Amino acid sequence: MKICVFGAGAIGGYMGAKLAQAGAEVSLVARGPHLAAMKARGLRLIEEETGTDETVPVRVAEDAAELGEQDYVIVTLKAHSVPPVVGRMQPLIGEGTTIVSGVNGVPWWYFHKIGGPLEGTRLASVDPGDAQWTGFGPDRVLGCVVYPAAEVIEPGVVRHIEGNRFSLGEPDGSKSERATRLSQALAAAGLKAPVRPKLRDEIWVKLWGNLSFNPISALTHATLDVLCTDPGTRGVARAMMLEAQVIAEKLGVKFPIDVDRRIEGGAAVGAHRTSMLQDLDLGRPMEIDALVGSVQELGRITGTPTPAIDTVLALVSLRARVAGLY
Ligand SMILES: NC(=O)C1=CN([C@@H]2O[C@H](COP(=O)(O)OP(=O)(O)OC[C@H]3O[C@@H](n4cnc5c(N)ncnc54)[C@H](OP(=O)(O)O)[C@@H]3O)[C@@H](O)[C@H]2O)C=CC1
Ligand SMILES: CC(C)(CO)C(=O)C(=O)O
Repeated sequence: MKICVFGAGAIGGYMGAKLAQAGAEVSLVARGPHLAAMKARGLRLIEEETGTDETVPVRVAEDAAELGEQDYVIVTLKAHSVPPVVGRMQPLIGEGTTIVSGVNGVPWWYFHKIGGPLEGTRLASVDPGDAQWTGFGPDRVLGCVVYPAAEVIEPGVVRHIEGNRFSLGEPDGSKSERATRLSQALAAAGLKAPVRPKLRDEIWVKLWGNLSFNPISALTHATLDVLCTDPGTRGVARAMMLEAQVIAEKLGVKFPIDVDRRIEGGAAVGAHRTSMLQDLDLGRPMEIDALVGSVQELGRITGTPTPAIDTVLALVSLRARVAGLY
């Protein structure tokens, strides 16, 4: 079974290293100094939870054409990096290839096989010009919610902080053979990869946090524990999450917890600088469209007012534009 991880940075590097350690036939697509370091020395994975530090030989490439057709292509790019590289990914894709979308935010395939009047709706915020819808085709897609926290601390070195769950789910909720096979391969690599019948419910619980905590942290430079307990920012996060809840429930989502519990979960993470704040600090493009703009777009599609989301989106977009990152 051939697996390619496309965009093997923090999350893809972690997943790729675990698969390689378990003997899977895995290759990684990366670029720049990180690619060069992995080529020269292998991928060093430091796992904080277990205290392990191992350098894993990995097959890496910049050009997908070197790797050929795959059974699974696991996309672990930042959301905005995917549409421009759909063309370059084509050599990896054959008739039986499954594309696993391991990207935060509302996925571009959200309305595929959802049923009802919105079936097949495309999302311009995450898939401008329908690049993924037409270039991959939604039938190839297996959804994935990424829970681990990891970072590239220097080229060729991934630090895994915590978590090992990659929930998988078919857009139609079925327990397909392709989902089961990948789940087994990830489990053999020591990762948790349950196949979920209602992945969209999980997407929204994760998104609740990313939608609100990430832009608020980028605007205030506060860590999660602070922004989730400060009465003012907690109120802003709560308002955004309640708007998102109305949208999601109109789309058939059932939340297993309420917003206050989700915010308490964020606070419990501690003095974490969200990925959007890290991107701003490091001068990297920010995932604003996938995490915030996409929910605003869903608000428009479902006829739901989103005043709090609109306000924070306007502020964080301008903050990012002023920094040249959006
Ligand atoms: N890191 C985390 O803890 C978590 C991340 N996520 C989500 O997972 C996804 C991936 O995030 P993360 O791993 O942090 O991101 P990273 O930026 O660490 O990884 C993406 C990698 O893809 C590379 N890349 C970008 N474009 C190309 C290209 N055209 N060809 C080859 N390589 C390319 C990047 O290189 P370069 O650096 O040069 O741009 C980078 O190494 C995001 O959606 C994120 O929100 C979800 C949960 C936690
Ligand atoms: C904020 C957090 C921890 C979850 O909402 C996250 O996923 C991020 O930093 O991007």
